[in-house]
Amino acid sequence: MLFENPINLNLKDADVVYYPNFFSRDIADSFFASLLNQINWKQDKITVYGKTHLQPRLTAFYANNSSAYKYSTIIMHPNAFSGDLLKTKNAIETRLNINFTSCLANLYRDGLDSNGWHADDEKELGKNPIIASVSFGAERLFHFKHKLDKTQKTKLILQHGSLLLMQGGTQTYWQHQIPKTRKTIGKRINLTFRIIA
Ligand SMILES: O=C(O)CCC(=O)C(=O)O
Ligand SMILES: [Fe+2]
Repeated sequence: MLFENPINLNLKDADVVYYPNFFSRDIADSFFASLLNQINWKQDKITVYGKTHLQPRLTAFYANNSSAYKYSTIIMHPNAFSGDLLKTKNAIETRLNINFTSCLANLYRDGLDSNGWHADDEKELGKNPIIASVSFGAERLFHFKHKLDKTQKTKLILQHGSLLLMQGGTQTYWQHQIPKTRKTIGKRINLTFRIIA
């Protein structure tokens, strides 16, 4: 593991820290390859304004308890942590000294897969959720915008092996998204570790 120079994004009303090289290149390469196969990827349907669509990415939910995760119209029931997902969880927990119960995993198959503007502010995450978001594979842009102060927005590239730690008021005051890109790019895995009672 590397854990080099964390960067505080210094966002108003939020607490966001980016660790560009949280995992070494070798470990990131190896976890990326294994997690593509080890994770129970599915494409869920989502209903927006009464219309049902397939989500523009694959997802899976893992937890060390039986609590389901509900967001939008989707209810996800947990798989058990194992393999390199468990190794990733252990590495983060040791470094951050925070224990997570759950992980929502995302697989962006190419540049047309995406994750629209949202905040992870579901009730079951509690007040001021702590979310540790790991990226493996293709680099993608991550956008932030303040919910109230329209002058406040920023973007960063989430690198292979990086960790983005969001806490404090981040989910209360900001939204984030992974926009689509027309560039020809490969797959990206994102693992968002969360605490769900
Ligand atoms: O893919 C990412 O980096 C973000 C994923 C995300 O925002 C989420 O799962 O809530
Ligand atoms: Fe999110």
